[in-house]
Amino acid sequence: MSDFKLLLVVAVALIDADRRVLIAQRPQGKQLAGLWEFPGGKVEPGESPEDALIRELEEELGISTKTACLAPVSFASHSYENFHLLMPLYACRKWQGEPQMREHTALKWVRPQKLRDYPMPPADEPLVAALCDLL
Ligand SMILES: Nc1nc2c([nH]c(=O)n2[C@H]2C[C@H](O)[C@@H](COP(=O)(O)OP(=O)(O)OP(=O)(O)O)O2)c(=O)[nH]1
Ligand SMILES: [Mg+2]
Repeated sequence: MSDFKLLLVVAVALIDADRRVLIAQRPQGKQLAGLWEFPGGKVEPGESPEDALIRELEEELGISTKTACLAPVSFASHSYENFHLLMPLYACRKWQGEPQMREHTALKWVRPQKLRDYPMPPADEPLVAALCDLL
């Protein structure tokens, strides 16, 4: 257990007026490259999960939102080889700006039932089910 590492990552399902969800393809050179993910990233020391997500949305997509626009949906708890991922997933329906591709290889708006057509990290599978229930 001495090398057990718990990693806190926050992620978001941006939901548009047609109830489609934004997924983003992870770039080459990063862990899980090529897989489709919910935008987000690691919570840094001193940050709340919501602050971290607002920062990641700005960095990765160039959009801005507020804590009041972030609603919890579910969370992933998944053991990868080198760490255990704990990842709350928020839903967000209100933001400013148009998502831009700043760090990802591709962005795609997808209907919840179609999410299973896109290979995602293993941690995300239960989250897809939760989103289909929600939407
Ligand atoms: N953002 C995101 N990360 C996910 C998802 N599913 C999943 O297993 N992960 C994992 C991949 C990574 O090990 C970790 C998040 O890493 P990240 O590369 O997005 O972190 P970050 O945005 O802070 O990027 P960096 O500064 O570390 O490069 O969580 C997901 O749906 N979204
Ligand atoms: Mg990220």
